Amino acid sequence: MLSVILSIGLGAIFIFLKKITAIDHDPREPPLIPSIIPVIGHLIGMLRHGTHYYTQISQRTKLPIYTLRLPGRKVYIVTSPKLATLCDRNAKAVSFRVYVLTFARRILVPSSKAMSALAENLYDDDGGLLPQTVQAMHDAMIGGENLEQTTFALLQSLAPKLSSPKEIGIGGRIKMFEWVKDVVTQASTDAIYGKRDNPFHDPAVSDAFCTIDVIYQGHRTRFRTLRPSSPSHFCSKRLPGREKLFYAFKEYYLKDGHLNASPLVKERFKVNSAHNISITDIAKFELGVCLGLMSNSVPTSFWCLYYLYSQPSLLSELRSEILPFAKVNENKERRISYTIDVAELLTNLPLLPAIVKETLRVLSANASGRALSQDTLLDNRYLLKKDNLLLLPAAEFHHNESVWGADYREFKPHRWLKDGSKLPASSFRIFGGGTNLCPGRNLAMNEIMVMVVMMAMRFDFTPVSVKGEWKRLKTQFHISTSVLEPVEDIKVDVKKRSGSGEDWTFLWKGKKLGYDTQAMTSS
Ligand code: HEM
Repeated sequence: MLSVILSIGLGAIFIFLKKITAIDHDPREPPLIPSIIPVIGHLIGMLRHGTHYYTQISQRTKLPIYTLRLPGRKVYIVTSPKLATLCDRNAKAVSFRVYVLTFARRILVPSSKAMSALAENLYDDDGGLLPQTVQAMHDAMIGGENLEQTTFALLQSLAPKLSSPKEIGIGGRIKMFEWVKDVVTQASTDAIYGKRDNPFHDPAVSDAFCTIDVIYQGHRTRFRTLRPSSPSHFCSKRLPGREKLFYAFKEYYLKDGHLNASPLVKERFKVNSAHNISITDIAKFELGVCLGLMSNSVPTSFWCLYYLYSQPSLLSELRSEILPFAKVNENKERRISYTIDVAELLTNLPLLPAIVKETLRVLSANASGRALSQDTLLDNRYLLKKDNLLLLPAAEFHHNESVWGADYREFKPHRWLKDGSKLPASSFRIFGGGTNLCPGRNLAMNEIMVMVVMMAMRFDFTPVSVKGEWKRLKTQFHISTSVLEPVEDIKVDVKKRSGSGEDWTFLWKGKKLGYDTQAMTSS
């Protein structure tokens, strides 16, 4: 009897909750997708499946835009490239900057003074802290002398780490993902923060950074309010990784580490100082840069190497396309060595960016976030209500059969080399879209492409397995990255190539990178 009453009671609550969730949904808003468990059903789905959750719904419904209800707000999910472009064009109403404020408040936890400064004059390029910071980042990273300087610093730091199997790992045996993570973290942070005072030289700081992703997990799902200056209950000082990182960056600024850093850090410091932001807050803002800097370059570099070495025909095609760019030298003992300017390859060898872009396309997992700062009618049709969120999951655009073809799931870099294949707008959004494009995209592309060249020309990778075969790796969604990560690491033996891969010297626009590899290998 009791169980009958209980089930009737639960059923009534269930129906009641379902009704309330549908009540405030305007018919002009994008269609509301029901969930089996009212109120929290979609939240559970998003936490369990990450951006794959949207793919499941999109494949089932085929809708260009739809609504998911989360506790306290709605999220509009855009799947059509046309609507994504319209969102980009409507940057004030469908706002990345308001979304960034929420991120800053929850994840960077600055003082209320710094938070108010961030929220002021959001779209006034001459006045506000946030627009000025964004402008400074673009000026420091997108091209010209500044990008040049940072790329060179990065490659200088990267090159010695890739110079011999001994440098690569004890006896040349490595856990591939762990190794890539370490190399990319050290090289990227040396380039951005300067070799002398880079806080990431302390392994405890690198470890602290890894623990921070847990905080990030909550950020994407717990948007309760978009008011930037209200205190956040979500972030507390009980998160030791973040506190450790903040402390390390405060020390860094107190000892003027930024004076030896990249233009990015120097320019951000100038803007923050002009707005009277304290060193404590500047140190906290640095977490945003670290997340951008490392969370995507690491998995992308890993997958590029994985795809290349597990596909011998692609590896040998790349090697034979690179070779004509190398200058061949022969010494008195008839030992052959090669010198190559990698900068030339980046612009003259389309297969190289194609490999990186295809990796990013196939494994994309980001959902660019926007906050609705006002009611907006998208495409004269869909009402998007103020204070809700909007997500643009990249996989929806990158796995669109009508753009990429029936084989869209497969890794096929040559698809990027087809003549006259101009992509429709918003078909490739791995670096975001519109005015919010990632400022680090050129640095990241340079880093990954050069790493691929340096490894491919000098080393062979053999997986440590019974038959030496590459196993298919399962992937997992990670909330802070735009690229899927492998579920498990893979052990490989790294050996110098025999024959044509003897000695290599790499240059960047005429300047030698890292150690003299010939001297190293003959010692
Ligand atoms: C493969 C590498 C990378 C990928 C896939 C990537 C992707 C993205 C995406 C999707 C966004 C959001 C744009 C939007 O929502 O429209 C973004 C923003 C950002 N990225 Fe990257 N990124 C990468 C590398 C980097 C690097 C190396 C840096 C170096 C500092 C960086 C710094 C940033 C920053 C600071 C923002 C926020 C920009 C703003 O507030 O306007 N990213 N990135």
